[in-house]
Amino acid sequence: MNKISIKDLNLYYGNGANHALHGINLDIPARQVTALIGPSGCGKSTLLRCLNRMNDLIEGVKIDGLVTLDEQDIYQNVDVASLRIKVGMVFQKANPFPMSIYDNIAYGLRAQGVTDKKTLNEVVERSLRSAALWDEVKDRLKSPAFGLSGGQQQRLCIARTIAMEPDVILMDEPTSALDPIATKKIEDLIQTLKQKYTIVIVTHSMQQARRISDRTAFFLMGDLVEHNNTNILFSTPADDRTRGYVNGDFG
Ligand SMILES: Nc1ncnc2c1ncn2[C@@H]1O[C@H](COP(=O)(O)OP(=O)(O)OP(=O)(O)O)[C@@H](O)[C@H]1O
Repeated sequence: MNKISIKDLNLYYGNGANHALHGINLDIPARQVTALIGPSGCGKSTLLRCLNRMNDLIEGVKIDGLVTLDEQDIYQNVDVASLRIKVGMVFQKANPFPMSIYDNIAYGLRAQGVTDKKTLNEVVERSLRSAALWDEVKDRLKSPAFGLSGGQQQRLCIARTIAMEPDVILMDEPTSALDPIATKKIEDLIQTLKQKYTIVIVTHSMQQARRISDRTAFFLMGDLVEHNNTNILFSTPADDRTRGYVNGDFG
């Protein structure tokens, strides 16, 4: 089943000056990991941001085409705040709030008016467990989140997203600032999370796409060149441009 469907999507920056996405068509299946790859500036992050309407925040952006979540058009009659809860996002650089580990996770629920201590405690523990961070932080929940390592901070941000019970988690190069050990932990976590969530990840690393994604989409200068099962896309790409990229001829 497709969780997200993208049809004939065009995006222009600068009131039409830069046509950044050219008629993109892509289906994103539920509870799988879809990787978006391609050289710098090809439009991967732009497409990712279309999926929870983060591009709305950029002045001069124009979008046409259709993006559906559970077959509902996310650009029509949708409450954007609710959409961004359903479609959570994790960024390249971990961005914990300047507060305790506990308060980072409880923040979103409290903003929705949840004050019951028991409920908050349960959600904090469940979210930290789901993000494979509980054992490392359970004795210092009241300590500042900035005291965590970079990898722990990124898992905290994933836990914070999970606490809001999203359906989809968008990740924009979530490990590019991390060392190989912290990267491995996040990659393992992504494999666990996909049992429950639909994950779309932008990555510069073809090795990472191969390791963790079920499907891969290759972009070049605003075009979606090819998308397929990850093994097929890397082993027998249909398009010469994909073959050149995955062989390392350019990038
Ligand atoms: N906020 C913005 N305002 C104007 N143009 C933008 C903005 N963000 C991206 N662009 C342009 O859109 C095009 C695609 O950029 P995008 O960041 O989506 O590519 P990318 O594949 O994610 O690149 P990278 O891997 O370097 O992050 C580029 O031409 C870029 O300059």
